[in-house]
Amino acid sequence: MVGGRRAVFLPFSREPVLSASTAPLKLIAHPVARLTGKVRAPGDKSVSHRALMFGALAMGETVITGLLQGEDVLCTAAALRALGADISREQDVWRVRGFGVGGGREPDDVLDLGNSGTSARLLSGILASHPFTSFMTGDASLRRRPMQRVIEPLSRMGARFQSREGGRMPLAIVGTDEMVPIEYRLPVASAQVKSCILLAGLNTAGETTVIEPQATRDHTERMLRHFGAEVREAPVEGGHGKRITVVGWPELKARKIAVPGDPSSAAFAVVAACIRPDSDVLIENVGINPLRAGLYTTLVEMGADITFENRREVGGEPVADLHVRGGGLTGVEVPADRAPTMIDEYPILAVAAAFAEGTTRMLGLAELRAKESDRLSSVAAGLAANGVQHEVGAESLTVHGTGASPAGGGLVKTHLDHRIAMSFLVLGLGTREPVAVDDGSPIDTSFPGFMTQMNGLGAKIEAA
Ligand SMILES: O=C(O)C1=C[C@@H](OP(=O)(O)O)[C@@H](O)[C@H](O)C1
Ligand SMILES: C=C(OP(=O)(O)O)C(=O)O
Repeated sequence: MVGGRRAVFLPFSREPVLSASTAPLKLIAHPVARLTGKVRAPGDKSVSHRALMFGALAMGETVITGLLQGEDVLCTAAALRALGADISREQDVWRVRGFGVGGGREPDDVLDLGNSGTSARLLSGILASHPFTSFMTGDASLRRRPMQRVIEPLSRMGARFQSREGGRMPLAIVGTDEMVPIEYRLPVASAQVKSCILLAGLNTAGETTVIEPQATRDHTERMLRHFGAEVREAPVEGGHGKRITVVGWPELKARKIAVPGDPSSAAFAVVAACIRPDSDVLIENVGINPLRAGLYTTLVEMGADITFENRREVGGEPVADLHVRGGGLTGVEVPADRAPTMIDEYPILAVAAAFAEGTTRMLGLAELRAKESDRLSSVAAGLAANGVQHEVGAESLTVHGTGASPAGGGLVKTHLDHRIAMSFLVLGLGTREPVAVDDGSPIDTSFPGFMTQMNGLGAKIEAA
């Protein structure tokens, strides 16, 4: 934990979940000459949520190592316990005794999913396909995020919902175990919506199909197969997308899962090393699933010195150790069709672009407005506060780098958004003046230990 937040026990939980209601934690990053050393990427957040969920939907004991112990994942664990899963932890080993597909029980209280969109969207697919009513809420950020994108397909399958205006949480889900299978074309590229429908399809007779016009992260499909479900995939004609079909009522069998390191979290140390000349950093165990690795492709195009060492597989996902040496970056154009493969990495890419020589143009960014904050606005405000020239459009961001260190000296508003906090702290490692963020406490949602890890590499980030 970064500090400053109070551990509370939710009524249905045996895990402490950190309260989002305590005082903000102001942090400041000071410029440093270089970063050096070796670190290990924390467990992948997307894979961690899914490992717990599939463990809960399987019969027998699933054993998970490398699980991310971030607040978001702890919210998923607490919700699954409320549904009847037996989840325990001994040091790095988590054990899940599942209730089986369709075997969850009615939660006796509201499920509080904190800051976590992935928990809310994926769990709604599980809850909607059970014959009881459940209630979900979250923090001020999550209560602003769009849920209509899951309400719509799940309603077509037979569930009913009550929400606040515009499909916002809190949400009441009136589920059914008589869901009808659908074929659904995603209106936005979203792995969360895809996964929600596939999870609902598990407790649905027949075949449920999702068509995604642009391929998004495929951790759900990989894990469905790993647990023994039948999943078919075919390319969508003429596009970059896929047609994914899951066959309902499989008997999922408990498995062992090793969670690979998170490329979205590793991104902060990677970019920090790239923007400080003479840096030499090794980040071990980074997931490089091609549907997650768009940032790394982009950084290499910008001239970053990154080598992918010791390529291997961990938990059915490709992994490598990333060796990064600092050096000059050049501006590039990042095409819109790359966005799904690096959707969470635009804030940190904007930081890299601020140190590059020339202009970096990022396209196809509409979905950034639906994250923990409106990330296009948050990034633009942070760049403005630190003297970085840029232009923001409805779906695009252009950053003008000069190759020299930006001024810095700004105070950045994080709006309960962990990635905004971490990205601008990285900016402050290379600016002329320190950079502060008004609230670093959301960092614990995805990367507890961020500050310790970065400072271990030579960064200077502290409470302000
Ligand atoms: O499926 C997932 O685990 C995620 C999918 C993405 O969201 P969308 O599906 O809304 O793009 C991503 O931004 C989020 O951090 C995790
Ligand atoms: C968008 C994110 O997560 P979620 O949607 O799970 O809140 C993220 O981690 O950047």
